[in-house]
Amino acid sequence: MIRCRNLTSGYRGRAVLGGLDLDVAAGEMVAVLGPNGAGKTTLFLALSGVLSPGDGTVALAGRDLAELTDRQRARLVAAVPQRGENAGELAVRSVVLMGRYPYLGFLGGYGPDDHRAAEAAMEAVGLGELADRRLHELSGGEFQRVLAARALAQESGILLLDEASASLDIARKMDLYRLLAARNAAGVTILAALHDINLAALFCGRLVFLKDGRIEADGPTAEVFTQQTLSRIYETDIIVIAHPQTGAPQALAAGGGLPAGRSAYGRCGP
Ligand SMILES: Nc1ncnc2c1ncn2[C@@H]1O[C@H](COP(=O)(O)OP(=O)(O)OP(=O)(O)O)[C@@H](O)[C@H]1O
Repeated sequence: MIRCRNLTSGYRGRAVLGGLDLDVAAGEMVAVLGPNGAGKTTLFLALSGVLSPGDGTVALAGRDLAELTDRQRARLVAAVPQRGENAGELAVRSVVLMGRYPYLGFLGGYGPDDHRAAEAAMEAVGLGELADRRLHELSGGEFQRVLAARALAQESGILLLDEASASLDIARKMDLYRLLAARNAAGVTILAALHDINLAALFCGRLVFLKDGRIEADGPTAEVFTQQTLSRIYETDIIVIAHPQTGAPQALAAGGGLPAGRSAYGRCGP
């Protein structure tokens, strides 16, 4: 579904991604993890056609990204950006409807299917009651859910989510990822960049770790979500335990490091 070969991309002549090879099969739900500045957003911008590859190729559903028109590309792939453009005076519903632009007819008006898709997407992310609010009247987490709803309304076969849950509380994060898991079960291919590595381990069967623009580890969650790999990639001591309900691996930063005799919890040190 997604195929990158020797993908090099970056900004103003400076390569961030250094010759990446990546294959994501149709129906996979993959998390892209890695430290700040690793190149996750750059990869997503290259996959969604916002950044052209400096070298190498990107193919979506077997078609070279460079040869697709904007509308063809938007029918294949929808993206939730890390930093959305907050066009303050627009209403939530208008922004979510923008996800329907690849389906607009010759005269450019939204039809019943477009309104149905937008209403369903707003409902799915819990924005139904906020549909008429202006963007500048939303909280950070509400705005982030508008960006998710716009991408869902696009009804493309591939969803790219760049830190789409970073501003969401724990309940809303779980809601969003349960919704994504349901879309994935219905056939949508999902690639999600996350700093919440525990959320990634709960919902994604495969993890790709990027560091310095290269893939440092890539494999099934059970195999790569290890103390050794996480500690190496994030350059800090990480402990992995099993989730008491699901058995999924979950990470904790190693304790300790507080000034002698100080603890936020009562017991000092690791
Ligand atoms: N518009 C830009 N112009 C120049 N350099 C950029 C630009 N955007 C990002 N970079 C640089 O490219 C590198 C990769 O950034 P990128 O945003 O892809 O990382 P990331 O893994 O998404 O990071 P984070 O987890 O902090 O969001 C960083 O060194 C960053 O400073």
